[in-house]
Amino acid sequence: MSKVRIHELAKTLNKSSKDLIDAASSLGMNVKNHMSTLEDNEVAKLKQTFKPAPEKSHNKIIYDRTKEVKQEERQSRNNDNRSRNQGDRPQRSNDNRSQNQGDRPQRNYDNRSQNQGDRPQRNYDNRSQSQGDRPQRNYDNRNQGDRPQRSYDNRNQGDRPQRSYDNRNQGDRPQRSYDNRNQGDRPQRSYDNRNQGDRPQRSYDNRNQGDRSQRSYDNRNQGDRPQRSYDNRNQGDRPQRSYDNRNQGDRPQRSYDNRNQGNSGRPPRSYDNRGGGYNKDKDGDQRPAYQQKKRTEPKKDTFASEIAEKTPSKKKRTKKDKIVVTFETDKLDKKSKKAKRPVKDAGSNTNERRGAFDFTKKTKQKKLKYQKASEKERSEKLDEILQKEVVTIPEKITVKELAEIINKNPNEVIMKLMDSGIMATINQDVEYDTAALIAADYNISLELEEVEEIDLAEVYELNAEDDPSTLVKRAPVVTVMGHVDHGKTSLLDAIRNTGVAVGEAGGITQHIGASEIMHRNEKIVFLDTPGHEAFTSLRARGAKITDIAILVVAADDGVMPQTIEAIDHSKAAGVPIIVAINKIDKPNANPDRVKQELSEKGVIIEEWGGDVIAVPVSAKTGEGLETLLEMVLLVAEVLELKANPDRPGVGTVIEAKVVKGRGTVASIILEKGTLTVGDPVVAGITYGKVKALYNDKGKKVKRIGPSTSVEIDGLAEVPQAGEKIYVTPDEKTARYIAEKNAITFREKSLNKNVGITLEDLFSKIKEGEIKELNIIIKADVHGSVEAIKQSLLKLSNEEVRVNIIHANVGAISESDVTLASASSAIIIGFNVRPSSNVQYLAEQEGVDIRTYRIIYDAINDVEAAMTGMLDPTFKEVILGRIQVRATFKVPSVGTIAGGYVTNGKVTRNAQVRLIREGIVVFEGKIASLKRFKDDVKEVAQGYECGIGLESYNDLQEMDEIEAFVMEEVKREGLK
Ligand SMILES: Nc1nc2c(ncn2[C@@H]2O[C@H](COP(=O)(O)OP(=O)(O)OP(=O)(O)O)[C@@H](O)[C@H]2O)c(=O)[nH]1
Repeated sequence: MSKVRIHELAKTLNKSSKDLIDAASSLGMNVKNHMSTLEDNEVAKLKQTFKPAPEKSHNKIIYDRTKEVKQEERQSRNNDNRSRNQGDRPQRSNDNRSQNQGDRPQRNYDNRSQNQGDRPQRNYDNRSQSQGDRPQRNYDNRNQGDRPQRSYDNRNQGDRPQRSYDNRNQGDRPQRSYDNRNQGDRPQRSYDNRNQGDRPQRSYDNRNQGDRSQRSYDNRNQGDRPQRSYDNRNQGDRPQRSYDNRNQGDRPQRSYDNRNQGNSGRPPRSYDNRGGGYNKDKDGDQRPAYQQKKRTEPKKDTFASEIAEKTPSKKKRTKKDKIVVTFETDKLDKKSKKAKRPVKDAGSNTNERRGAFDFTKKTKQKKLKYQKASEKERSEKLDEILQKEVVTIPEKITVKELAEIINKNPNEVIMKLMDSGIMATINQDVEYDTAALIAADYNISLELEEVEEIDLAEVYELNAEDDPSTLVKRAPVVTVMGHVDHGKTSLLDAIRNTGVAVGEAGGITQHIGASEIMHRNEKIVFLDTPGHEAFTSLRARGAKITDIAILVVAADDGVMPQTIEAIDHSKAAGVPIIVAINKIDKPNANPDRVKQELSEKGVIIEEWGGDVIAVPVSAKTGEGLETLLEMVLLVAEVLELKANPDRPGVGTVIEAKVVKGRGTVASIILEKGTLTVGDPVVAGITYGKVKALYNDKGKKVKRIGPSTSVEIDGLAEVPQAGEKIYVTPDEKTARYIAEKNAITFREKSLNKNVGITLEDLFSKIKEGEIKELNIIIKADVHGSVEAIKQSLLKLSNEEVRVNIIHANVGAISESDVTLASASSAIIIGFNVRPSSNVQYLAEQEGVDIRTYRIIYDAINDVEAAMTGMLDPTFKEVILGRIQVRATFKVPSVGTIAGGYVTNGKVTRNAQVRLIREGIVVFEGKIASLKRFKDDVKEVAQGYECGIGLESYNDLQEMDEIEAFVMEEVKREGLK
């Protein structure tokens, strides 16, 4: 076996002996110096180690190395000492370094990347820190950011998480070279390495892979990188780990490192000669060459010499500080653009460039991260908002609108509705509840829209606060309340001595009235409130404008349900109660029992230690009435009731009606200010100018002050009871406010869209939607109004209470329809008809107008509807109307009307009713229908015709003939 000496093999391989020694050592061979001999197999191994790696297809990316170079320069200065010491450290130390990197130069690297600041090499750290703008972050950034490290990383990423990899590489790359430099005593190796710059790394691999137990080491680095071998080489006695760390990732740096290594072994000089060093290395000329190069050639060339084989010029260091990094072609394709960009973007100033690289890239990365994060957040937030979002909708919306709200296809919504058992087309309305349920399936909350009511009275300051100095004493407004037949009317009658009770039909008080009395020269205003429970709402309204409530309790009957209700209403209104224990003249009267029962209901009279005054009275005998009035005045005094009489009047409508010869008549109580004949006033949706004022005795007055009850003539429409009435600056304002109120009122009604009909009444009662059946009664005469009212009131049962919200004589007006719409009321007309306009409005508002010619039919229908027994019946369908424009008397035929079909059509076989000023004056059949001289079957809208009625000749101009047919109505939901 021939033996070969180290130096001989070195020559053969064109390597330094030192490199070979290192390599041999790293392969576990027992070599001490250049004279040591090698066995054949050892030679083979070494040769294998130094065998160049096969050429791979590479691309080159040039990137700015200025930063690294600078860094290296600075570090190399510090590292000189360190490197010297480290020179022959066992690999253990390497391990330590890589892990602890306690005090080795390489630690610096780590330190840089990790900020380990406690090393003895503080100087070094300082330097690195003090490197102007190259804080470690930059350093890291640089590596990460702009260097073509990605591709580099890719390579490395064999099996390592890129991050750590990157960190390691990035952090230490420049330092690697630095380390190499530091590795003072290993100049040769580094030198060799330098030369090997371009060498295929495989050979390195081979060497490394030898058989070292540094597997862990290898593993760390490579995965499969050729650099391992490189590392191995270094591992001779160097802290390979750190080295590896450096190498890992960045192959290109290897060459760089190698170069450094060459330099690293050198004293400060090498440091000075940083630039040249590389050149020298390249040339194989170590130190001297290094110096020369350093002087003359900038680093750029140095780097290039390794890779691009260019000689750097010191002056142009910034330009020269470019390194060509090799990449595997396939990977480069993907990365090249990114890799090149930094270089292209880099400015001429190295530091700036670095900074730009560092921060730009990092910022970009961050931006990207943030962008992604923020996009995610945004979408999450959007979802959240959508889920939380509450969309307000009216009572009814179309399927199409609902689909838009929930951003779904209408067909999908229709299907959903079908699933819920609701058949609806795209343009059909769905109820709020249904819509809300559908929307809920898509996590969208729907809320019922509330119509914002603007109080125009407030806007126009019609009810502005008065200065306390303007207030003067005013009379109390007293409401008499109590259970049925406990003697309210009798008591008031006794007080007023007017005998009202005697004139009341059926003995039941039907209206809220007001009257004034004088007691001891002091005025007291009384509201007459009926005790029937059907009038609860009106009673409640009365309580609102009331200062004092007189609670009438029959001494012989005690506290009854409506007594309790009256107490509750008074309490709710904050109105003090004076108890009038009535009928004490009766032998079975038991006032103490009444007191006892009252206390049980929370009304403790003074006698029992409470604060409620109780006065035993007899409406029949008049006993106790004086005391009662005394007490009223006493309580009023305690209340210190005051008002400003010198301001535009403000009152409340107590009752309103149409009176023949007077028109609309409204009973009001003026609460404050003055009301004078001629004043423009507005009350809800109606307005007008006060034509006349009548006091409670029926006498005309010109002016009234606070706490006065009067009747007003002059309002255009009948106002609603309980409506506030204001004196306005002028009629125009009054009209404007009324119109605005009407719009608001109408919108509110539309939104509510309650539209109750007798047909669906029962089902709504059963569903609990209706507990009060509001009815408006209009009739031709007062007697009929009263008769129907009383009959309907008696229909109240446990499930639903009949509530007559308005009852009056006259045609069914728009005001009635509006009120009905707002109150979910049904209009019952007796011998009256709505005009075409009113009918149209009713259809729009969904108001059910029922007209009858027989009272019994009206009562019967309502009763049947309430109990679900409304039989399928015939319902009239209006065909059209003819306006009578002339009348002709034809002998043996009768009176013929020449008319014009204003709307719809009139057919020969239709039924007709003759309407005069809204009142039905005849109902019957058509006797003849002609166009010119020809009999016709029908006449359409816009045509004239001649029409005669069977058995009726009293046709007059401007009469209206309404044609209708009776059609059978199928009632769903009933029975
Ligand atoms: N003995 C006696 N009878 C009275 C007295 N007050 C009222 N009555 C009688 O009680 C009955 C009912 O009297 P009203 O005054 O109509 O009672 P109300 O509370 O007004 O009744 P509604 O209007 O139906 O609520 C009448 O027959 C009165 O004559 C009284 O003080 N003594």
